[in-house]
Amino acid sequence: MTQVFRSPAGYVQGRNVINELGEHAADLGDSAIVLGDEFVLDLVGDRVHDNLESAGFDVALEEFNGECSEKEIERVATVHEEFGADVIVGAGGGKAIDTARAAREHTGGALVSLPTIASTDAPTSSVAVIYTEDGEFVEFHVYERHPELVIVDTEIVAQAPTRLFRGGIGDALATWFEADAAHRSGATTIFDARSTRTAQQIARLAYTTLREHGRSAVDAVENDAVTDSVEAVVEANTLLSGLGFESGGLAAAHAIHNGLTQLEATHEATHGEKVTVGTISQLVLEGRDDAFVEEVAGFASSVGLPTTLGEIGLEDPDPDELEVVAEAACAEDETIHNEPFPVSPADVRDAIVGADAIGRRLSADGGR
Ligand SMILES: NC(=O)c1ccc[n+]([C@@H]2O[C@H](COP(=O)([O-])OP(=O)(O)OC[C@H]3O[C@@H](n4cnc5c(N)ncnc54)[C@H](O)[C@@H]3O)[C@@H](O)[C@H]2O)c1
Ligand SMILES: [Zn+2]
Repeated sequence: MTQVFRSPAGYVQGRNVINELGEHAADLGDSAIVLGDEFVLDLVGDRVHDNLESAGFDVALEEFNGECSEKEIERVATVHEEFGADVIVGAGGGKAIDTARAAREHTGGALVSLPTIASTDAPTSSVAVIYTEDGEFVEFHVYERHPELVIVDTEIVAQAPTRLFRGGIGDALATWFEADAAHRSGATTIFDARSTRTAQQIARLAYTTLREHGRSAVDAVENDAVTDSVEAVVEANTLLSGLGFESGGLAAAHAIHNGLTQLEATHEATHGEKVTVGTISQLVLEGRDDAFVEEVAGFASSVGLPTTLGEIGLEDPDPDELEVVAEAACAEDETIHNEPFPVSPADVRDAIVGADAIGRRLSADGGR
């Protein structure tokens, strides 16, 4: 069967690379619109503006309203069109980048991702996650094109709240387990094709990088420091996890995350925090041996990620609530069916319960 690997055209990462944006974007055009929310424009707007201008771009900064909704996408596309920009720069978190990506689909031109946090796979992907104006999930859009350029300034990322960095680790921790499950079952990726050996190794490298550098990277980011381990983990969270999920495939962990989002009580937990619970549940579902599950859960806990339902807002879930999660995780088009065996809602419910019990035992033991 056909195998497909796709990716952004360029990726630039390092301390102060925001000052090289114009240089790396030079062949993408000569006018640019920069989309970021009020906080992000305050943080980087002037630097981005001046840098692009000195590289010969006409530049406009546009404030993002905070939600990747159809209405906001259309508004941004109109601003983009009126300005006649060749390039749109999506600056900030996943929502601003997704909105820039969706807007350029209407208008054409190049997309530059400028993440200011290492929290999700959005910077490198071809996917936008669309919400209502009130923040309810609507759908995923998969576009033909990837960003032309991804530029990640690690000094900015290291100064952002550590919880967002930890969330990125949680999201990236799932990548290898999901890509591996999808590969073993012969499932297709979001490109409707089999994955490549390249994508499998990228997903695996995300995992080994986190295991080798995750703890010290979190320690450093807690102190706003950029160490080589921080560079390694930013790359794992952003590039390796981003390429790994798209070209490698998803499986149970993200489906269980999607199920968990059905319960209002989990809404305070970040994407990566819920994905972590999904990952440990996937390992239990797959019947991995105790030592391995405990090792992964112990790592998650050591970087400050949740391993119990209580830590993501579900202190004492009643059986009906877990039923809702399990049913949603097993919806017909969910990636849980990329596991190499049939999965039923009862299996998922009990895997979540089993994973939670392991997490609670480990924290009671303090033996992590
Ligand atoms: N497209 C994809 O492939 C993909 C993948 C995963 C998640 N997502 C989407 O990404 C979104 C979640 O993204 P997110 O977790 O990055 O957050 P977000 O975009 O929801 O919000 C980011 C928040 O962090 C703030 N912020 C940004 N940089 C900061 C900094 N340096 N310091 C302090 N605060 C800063 C922003 O002002 C904003 O309030 C969801 O909509 C999710 O569906 C998309
Ligand atoms: Zn994710």
